[in-house]
Amino acid sequence: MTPGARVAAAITILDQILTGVPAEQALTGWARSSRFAGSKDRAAIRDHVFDVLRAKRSLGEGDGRSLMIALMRRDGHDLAALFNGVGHAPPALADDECDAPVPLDTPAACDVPDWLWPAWQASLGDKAKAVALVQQTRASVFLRVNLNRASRADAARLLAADDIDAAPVAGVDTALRVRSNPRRIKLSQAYVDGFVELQDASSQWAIGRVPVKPGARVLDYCAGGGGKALAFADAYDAQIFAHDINARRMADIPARAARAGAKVEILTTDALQDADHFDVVFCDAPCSGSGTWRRTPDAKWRLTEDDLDHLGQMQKEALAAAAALTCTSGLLAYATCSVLCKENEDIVNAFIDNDGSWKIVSQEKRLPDADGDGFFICVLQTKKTT
Ligand SMILES: C[S@@+](CC[C@H](N)C(=O)[O-])C[C@H]1O[C@@H](n2cnc3c(N)ncnc32)[C@H](O)[C@@H]1O
Repeated sequence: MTPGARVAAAITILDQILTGVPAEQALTGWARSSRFAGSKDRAAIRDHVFDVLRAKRSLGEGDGRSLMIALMRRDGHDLAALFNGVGHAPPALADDECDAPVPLDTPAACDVPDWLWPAWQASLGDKAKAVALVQQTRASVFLRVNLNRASRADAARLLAADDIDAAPVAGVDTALRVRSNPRRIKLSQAYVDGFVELQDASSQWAIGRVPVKPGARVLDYCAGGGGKALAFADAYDAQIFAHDINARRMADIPARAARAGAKVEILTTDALQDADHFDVVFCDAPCSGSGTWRRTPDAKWRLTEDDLDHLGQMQKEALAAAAALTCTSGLLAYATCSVLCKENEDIVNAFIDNDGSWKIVSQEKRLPDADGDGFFICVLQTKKTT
């Protein structure tokens, strides 16, 4: 496909997304009905679509065509070469499409919804604008090296044999940043043999914030696909358990654990009721994902105030349930991939206010940057232990 034809395809897909079709669904649907497109075409079109979604507001919030014109203009492309009606390229620009963009107020320029801007500012203070601007950019792909299988340097060498360039991330001993060919990872020998797993560097960092003693019983509560459980299993000589209120979300854990050579015991809601208490409970609560909006930009635009309130309720319930599963001398970790205080500090403070037997051991927040997504983690323990 020509560059212009790729732009035309992105316009078609964006118009679908703007009617409410989820981005992944629109991309997959287009790929299925466009067998002529090769993998490089699909990747380039996907990049166009996601670049627009990250910056939909600052690009003018028009239809697919006006958004793509604004993106190509912002990124310094030759509009006449892309929009010329030749072959499958979109038609040439009309006179009114050649107008210079109008200056924007701060929330619009930062691609943050107006309703969210006050909470965004309150949460991030003088970093509010900078963090929002980071979310307009593409995030790197990160790998977690299974140090039981290989050193980080050996894993990087193995990836290089499959033409994947990956470099260490400073401050996170297990993390590699993929610098070339990220789409080949799942076919690479290093991945197939369980030397590496896809996981953001900030999630890996969070695992290191929770001290786990040898032999400890560790529960990944809110386990989803088990990314945290697997990271605990690789990092510590401990008994690892996984639970999610939605059992189907844990379906991939056995295969992932087998690939990593890790043991993770899955606990259904019934099994959890009969289980002994745990030395560590990691509550990776459902959240807005506001620290990961580079990867899921349409989630930013779909989020509503009601959603945030509803998530707050779920977060409170999940934290209280996780606390009830933690043994008296144990550690309770509350984590989200959100940067909003409402989902982090406010939830922890409400929990402590409600149950005076808990105290904070440590609390840290990573903001999204070149080294990973945004992430919040608070480790608590009962006062009874001191
Ligand atoms: C942020 S995701 C977990 C991501 C996962 N830990 C990972 O690393 O891929 C939150 C998960 O919490 C689950 N969940 C929500 N409320 C829950 C509750 N009260 N108890 C257990 N799981 C819950 C959801 O089904 C969802 O899979």
